[in-house]
Order: sequence, then C-alpha cells, then structure tokens
Amino acid sequence: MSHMDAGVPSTPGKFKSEKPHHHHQRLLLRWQHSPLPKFLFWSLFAGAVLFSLFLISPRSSSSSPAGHTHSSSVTERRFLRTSSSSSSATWGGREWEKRVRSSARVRRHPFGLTVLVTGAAGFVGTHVSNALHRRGDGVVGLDNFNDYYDPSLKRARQALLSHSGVFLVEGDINDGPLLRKLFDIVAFTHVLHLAAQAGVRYAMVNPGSYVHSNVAGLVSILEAARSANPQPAIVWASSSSVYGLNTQVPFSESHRTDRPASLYAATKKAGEEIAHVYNHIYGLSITGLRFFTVYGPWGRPDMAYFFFTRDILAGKPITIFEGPDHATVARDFTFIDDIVQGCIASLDTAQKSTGSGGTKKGPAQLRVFNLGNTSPVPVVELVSILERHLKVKAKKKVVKMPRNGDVLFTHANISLAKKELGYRPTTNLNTGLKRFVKWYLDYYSSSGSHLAKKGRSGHGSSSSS
Ligand SMILES: O=C(O)[C@H]1O[C@H](OP(=O)(O)OP(=O)(O)OC[C@H]2O[C@@H](n3ccc(=O)[nH]c3=O)[C@H](O)[C@@H]2O)[C@H](O)[C@@H](O)[C@@H]1O
Repeated sequence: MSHMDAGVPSTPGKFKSEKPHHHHQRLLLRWQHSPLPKFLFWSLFAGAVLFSLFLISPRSSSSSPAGHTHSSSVTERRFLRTSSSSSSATWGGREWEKRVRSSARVRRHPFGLTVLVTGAAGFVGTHVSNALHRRGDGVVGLDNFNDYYDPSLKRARQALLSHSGVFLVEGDINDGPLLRKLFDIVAFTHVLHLAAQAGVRYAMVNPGSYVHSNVAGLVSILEAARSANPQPAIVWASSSSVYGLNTQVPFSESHRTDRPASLYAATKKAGEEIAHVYNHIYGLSITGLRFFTVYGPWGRPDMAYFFFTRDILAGKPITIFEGPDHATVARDFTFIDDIVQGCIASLDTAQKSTGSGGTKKGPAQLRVFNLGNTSPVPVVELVSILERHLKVKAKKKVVKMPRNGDVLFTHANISLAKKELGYRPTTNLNTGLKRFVKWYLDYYSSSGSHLAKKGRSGHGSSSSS
C-alpha cells in the first residue's frame, strides 16, 4: 500500500540508451564543439530533464484511482496520489518525535517488542498493529495513504489505531531520510514490512507502481534496517502468487517459484531474492510470509469478495472467472485473524540480526513460510456463501478467465509454518465471510454509504439457497 514520494525516478521513468551509429557520433561531436549548438544542446537537455521530472511527479497523475481493475488493458504510467503529495502532511519536529517515542514504548516487560509496521493503515497492517499493541508491544505505524483504493477506509483504520494509542506516521517507504530519522529516534527490534502495491490484475494497468513499491520500496526499507544500530529483524509480506504456474499441490515452500504469472508475483519473487542478498551481505534476519488471499473485516475493496459484496448489494452483475474447459477457479482463502497469528508468531520467533553499522558479524536467519488455510474453495462457492449471508441473490456472469495474471487455483501446504511457528488456522470461509459481511453492513451503514443501504433495502428480501 505504499508508494513513491515526489522526485526520485525509479525504473518506470528510465529512458533506454541507444548506442549511436559512428556517423552519428561524428556529427554529434562536431555539433557539440561549436558554441551555439552547445548552448542549444544543454538547453534541450535541461528541458528534457525537467520534462521527465514533471512526468514522474506524483502530482502529474491525472488518471482515476484504481481498485476496479479487471477490465482495463491499457497500460498507464501513473503515480498514486499520497497524503504527502496532495496535502501539507509532513514529519519531524519535537511534538512528532514525542508521539513516535510514546507509541514505541513497550508495556510488556521484559520480552516486549518494538515494531515498525509499514503499511499500517492497510488491511493486514491495521489488524497486526492493533494486536501487537494490545499485548503491550511498542508499535509505530508508517503509511502513505495512497489512493489505490478509497483512502477514507485507510483513515478509518487509522482512527481505530489512534484510538487504541498507536501512532501512524504519514510517509513513504521510499523516503530514506524519514526512515533514518525513525531509526534514530527508536531502537526498533523488528520491522513488519507490509507496505506494498497489492492486487494481481492491477499490475497490467500500472506496472510502474509495483516496481516502485515492491522492489525499490523493499530495498529502501532493507537499506535503512541494515544501517540501523541495532539492526532490527525483518518480517515482510511476500505472496502465494510467487507459485505462479506451479502445478504441484498443495504448494510447498520447496516448490518452484520461477514461473510467475503476473508482474505483481514477479515483484514479490524479486523481493524474496533481494531478502537473500541483505541476509547474506549484512546479516539481516529476514522472514518472508507468503499470504494466501487474505480476507475479513476492514478488508481491501479491490479484492473479489469485497467488490462482489458491494455489487451484489447494489444489484449489479458480478463476473465469475472459469478456466479452460469450464475448469473451476479456486483460492485458499485465509481469514485475517489467522494471518495475524502467523505474523505475530513470525515476529516472536525471529532471531536477532547479526550485523551492526552495516557490517555482518555472522550468519543470520532467513525464512519463508506459507500462511494459508489449506482448503481451497471455488469462487462460485464463495459467491454462494456471500448470497446466503447477504440474503441477496447475485446476478452472476460466468466468463472465461482473461489473461490478466490470475492463476487457476492456490492451495497452501502449511506444515512448515505449523512446525516452526505453531501456526494453526481456525476459521473456515463460511465463518470468516459471516464476520466480514457483518462488518461491511455496519461500516457502510454507519458511514452513510448509499450503496450499502440501497443494496439492503432493494434486495433484502430475496434469498439464495
Ligand atoms: O494470495 C495472494 O498472494 C494474493 O491474494 C489476492 O489475489 P487473488 O487471490 O487474485 O484475490 P482476488 O483478487 O480477491 O480474487 C479472488 C478470486 O476471484 C476471481 N475473480 C476475481 C475478479 C473477478 O471479477 N472475478 C473473479 O472470478 C479471481 O480469479 C480469483 O480466483 C490479493 O489481491 C493479492 O494482493 C495477494 O497477494
């Protein structure tokens, strides 16, 4: 859920350099040696630099927010609007530092953790931050509140955290000075890095944002962590999508992950390789968690279970994908509370990093775990459960799955997480969706959403099997 701050271009803004032909080189040399063309050359050069800076600026974005991405095939280079790019949000100052320190204070002695949670206004980030704080750990959140999906939902999650005493810093994971400042003020024992550009299908619409958040952003976090003294242990969100076209089931950590089906998956896979580098060179203790389609209250509106709910209530048709020869599309949907348990167990079992001041002192822990539910459910079944809880019949359109980065099925083998983390998911899809629907109806009726109200009054009496 994070994105770039103003200024520094990453991969999307780069131009391809081409080797000029010798003849062109000679012409260019001659041209450069006369004074007027030299002036013209540098003016044009400066103009080009300014123009490219304009293009990469977050403020240059004019396209509409994402979240409803399943139909677009037009690739755009778009920078998501963040709180710091559209308002005067800043960080720093004595009052700000005081709030950071106070939020980081451990109330669970002697074993309390001090955790920096990136993407803390996100779905998983909010839940884990809350749970850590409740048990007495120090928690500081970081989030850039970008507009990939409705920022008001992120603000509502922030209000929830703030109410329980967790301070959320508004800023970007690509902001090196901000990260250094945070590590200067607080000796974080752990970083739970959840900030990312999520969503499989949106990667075809806005590829640059995936590279920026999931590759450059991850490196930025690891750079700050490796230079910090003491170095924190890192736990971060990878994804079940790294299994890509793997056909061995259930997916186990030892299976192939070199055939991603989407750019999103490729950036998460790249993250796992980058983690290896920082572990190897700097002695950072790093744990990657492959989440399997996490759902639940306070979830992400760009995910199918969420927008299916919205559209069913609004009486709009929903599109259900099917594979070749009518093959069922299924997901190992995992309830948020189980994921929270897996994240906390990963933090608790993470060993200390072994470096200091950027120098490795010895080998450090490097782990990857599947966090799934181990029982895949077809998407049509997900829709039936929603219909039951919403008491509304869906207008279903079954279509052949477009080539959009989606895979046919996911299924986690969680033996390793069970053994090493004591991870045991306990919520099935029916129970989890019941809790989601309850939250959804409460949230959107109390926040005055016409959509939820209209959907309920317009279709409340029809019911499904
Ligand atoms: O497990 C993961 O690692 C990933 O889980 C989700 O990705 P996905 O499983 O594709 O979840 P949804 O976008 O909610 O889609 C769920 C299912 O509904 C299907 N679907 C989606 C959209 C649609 O209009 N119709 C439809 O049938 C998809 O093909 C998929 O099988 C998240 O969106 C990713 O950020 C996350 O990394």
